[in-house]
Amino acid sequence: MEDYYKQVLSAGERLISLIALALDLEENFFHDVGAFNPPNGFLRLLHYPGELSSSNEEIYGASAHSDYGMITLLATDGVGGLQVCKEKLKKPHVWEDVQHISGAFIVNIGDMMERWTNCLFRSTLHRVMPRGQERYSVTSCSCLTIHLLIKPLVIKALRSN
Ligand SMILES: O=C(O)CCC(=O)C(=O)O
Ligand SMILES: [Fe+2]
Repeated sequence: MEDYYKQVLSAGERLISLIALALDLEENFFHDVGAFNPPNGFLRLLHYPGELSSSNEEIYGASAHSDYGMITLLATDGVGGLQVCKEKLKKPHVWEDVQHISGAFIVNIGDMMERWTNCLFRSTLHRVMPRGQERYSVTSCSCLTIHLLIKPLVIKALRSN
């Protein structure tokens, strides 16, 4: 488990480097501002019992939320139930099922990244609906910068935003 955690943190750091490049920043930008210093994150091991009935819309496996770090990497056992809302500011929310891709992580943008990019990258609103089937998932957050003040970056990619 510790080995998995180290590897998933490192995959997350590499993804964050790609996000930096997409923002026209230096590959190591987030590293250099101290986002990984000290390395910080978590691994959440989740089990959803199978007994709940999907007929009751009020009962959620996980109610609607966005994650609070920079990004989260999510691995599931392939049992459905995870849904995303692509336009979280529009009401009513429209929910779409996330299809499982074997061997792939689901990557969610977190609130910290939304703030840093001044909403250019929006944090993903998601929830888990019960499917009447037992389900396991592992959530890992790559970066929970607790020592930095997170405010919108003044960078070229954000000028028209
Ligand atoms: O179990 C899932 O698919 C989602 C878990 C989740 O959203 C979380 O741990 O923040
Ligand atoms: Fe989440």
